[in-house]
Amino acid sequence: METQPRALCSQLTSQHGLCDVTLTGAFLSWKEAETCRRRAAGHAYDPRKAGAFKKGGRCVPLCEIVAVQETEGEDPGADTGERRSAPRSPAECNQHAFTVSYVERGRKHRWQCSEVTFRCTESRLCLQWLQAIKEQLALLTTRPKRLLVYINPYGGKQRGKRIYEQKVAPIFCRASISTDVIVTERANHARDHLKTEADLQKYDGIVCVGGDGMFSEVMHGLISRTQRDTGADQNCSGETLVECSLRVGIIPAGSTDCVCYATVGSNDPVTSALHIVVGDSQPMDVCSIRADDTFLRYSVSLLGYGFYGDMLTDSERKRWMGPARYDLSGVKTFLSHRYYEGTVSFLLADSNVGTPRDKLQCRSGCNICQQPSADKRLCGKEDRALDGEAKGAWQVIRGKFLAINAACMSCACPRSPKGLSPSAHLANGTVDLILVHKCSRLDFFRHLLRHTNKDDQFDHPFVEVYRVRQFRFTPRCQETASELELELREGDGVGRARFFSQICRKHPACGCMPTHSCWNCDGEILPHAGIEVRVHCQLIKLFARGIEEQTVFDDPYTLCAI
Ligand SMILES: CCCCCCCCCCCCC/C=C/[C@@H](O)[C@H](COP(=O)(O)O)NC(C)=O
Ligand SMILES: Nc1ncnc2c1ncn2[C@@H]1O[C@H](COP(=O)(O)OP(=O)(O)O)[C@@H](O)[C@H]1O
Ligand SMILES: [Ca+2]
Repeated sequence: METQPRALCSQLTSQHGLCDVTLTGAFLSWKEAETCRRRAAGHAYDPRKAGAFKKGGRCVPLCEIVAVQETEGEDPGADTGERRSAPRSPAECNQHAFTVSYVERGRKHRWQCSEVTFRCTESRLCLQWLQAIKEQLALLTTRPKRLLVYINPYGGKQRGKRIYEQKVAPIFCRASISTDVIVTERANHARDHLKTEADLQKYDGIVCVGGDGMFSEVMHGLISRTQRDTGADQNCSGETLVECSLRVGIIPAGSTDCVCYATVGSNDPVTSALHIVVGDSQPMDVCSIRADDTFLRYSVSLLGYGFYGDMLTDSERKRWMGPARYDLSGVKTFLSHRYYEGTVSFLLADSNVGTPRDKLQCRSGCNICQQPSADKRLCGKEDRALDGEAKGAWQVIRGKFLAINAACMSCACPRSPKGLSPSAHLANGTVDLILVHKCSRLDFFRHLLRHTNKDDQFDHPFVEVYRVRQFRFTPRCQETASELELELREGDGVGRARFFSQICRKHPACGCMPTHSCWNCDGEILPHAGIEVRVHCQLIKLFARGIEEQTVFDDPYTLCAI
């Protein structure tokens, strides 16, 4: 029995002329044929032409080949866009050809699907190549074959359906991926379908076409379903949640597309489709949010109180404007300059998961996300155990805040390419907690502006940032209520009188002033102000690989040399 994949090496013709084509267990490579080069050097050597040959050479990792197929009715000029001026010669008519589709990297982390067609005169050789490449592709078992696709037709600029049909479906088809497509008919359609109806055994992954809100729906459906199917109770505080086995692919077609941008490095639908086809896998942390001991929601990107909560509330009334609603509501909220009083308590993460200001950005194959840390081990343990273990480790900050932001990932998006917390990690079991204290409008503007340039947005005296694994927020109005409860239960008559007089002095309008904001939870409004948040390390997986270091794959010859 053959254990090693077959290696092949032949001289085949591509649009750049005769090539040495090699297939090994790891790469498919082609370059100008040696004989050609010698002939070119010996006779009428044309450096431009030699350069073009060199340019035409590639070394493609097998895992980045999308598909290979026999090319029928092959026209040698077809893939270069050249028009044929002469009829085919008898030799050309006898040619056999196959086309390889592969991932090619462009600027700004974009991927595109390129093609190369190789021709030869022997049908047997052509078949041998086709079969060998197909055999190699069949060994890549992490690639999805059947996908369940949800499209939000109203997300972003309402282009979800068109984006899927024109840019994504042809790539899935090329890669022989079969799909069941559901165009949603209402909000929460995808969530409910996943939660109760979908036959998940049939699929290797789920794809959502839309924005962060749509991804959030799919994530909620999938996590709830996984817990239900495995007997875990997401409503129970301290429950160890079970990781979801199906991966989720995001085709960006929303307003912010932060989850896609921060996990792939771009918001380009073709790039996302290719990451799905090659079967990438990126684990991701998920925060669970509770209030009054009741489970509310999950969050993976931004959990923002104050500025981002108010901005979202205002923007929901302007949904008809599409993505521009955030700009208008952002300016309006900035001008209102509201601050909110309350107490933030948090449990700091271990130092081995980095700090928000360490400049160690989470990139493909991130070391910090791969090391087993205490945070990961503790994730999912009983809250009581956590509390006991960490007794005294809780830090408490009272203040007046313009914004409280919890970033479970960098939250990079086209509006802020480095994100709310540029060094936050996708899968380290922690969340970066950013506290923006009350400051002048001008200072707050400077802080916001730094999200869009290279300056450090944490380098202000009114900004604090911590890497945490759990936190709580209590708005001032609830704080006094709980204190009051305690005082009434435990205190004597004198204490009670003193407490009431305190409320009256501080809250002259009877203690129920509208002094609280709401939370922006991945773009959904959470009407609660007081919440408790816990990170569940690597609870879900995406069809992504994290943002690649740009330089590694810039030169195709580098790879050939490896
Ligand atoms: C003076 C210039 C100010 C510019 C400030 C730029 C900061 C932008 C930081 C944005 C971070 C967004 C994090 C992602 C949030 C999404 O989950 C959420 C929902 O996205 P969706 O509409 O579903 O795609 N979008 C928003 C804007 O809240
Ligand atoms: N068919 C539908 N009709 C109305 N709302 C929908 C539909 N499908 C999904 N939604 C909801 O639309 C909201 C926004 O979706 P999203 O795709 O995130 O777009 P955007 O990025 O523009 O906010 C989400 O909260 C989602 O639940
Ligand atoms: Ca994280």
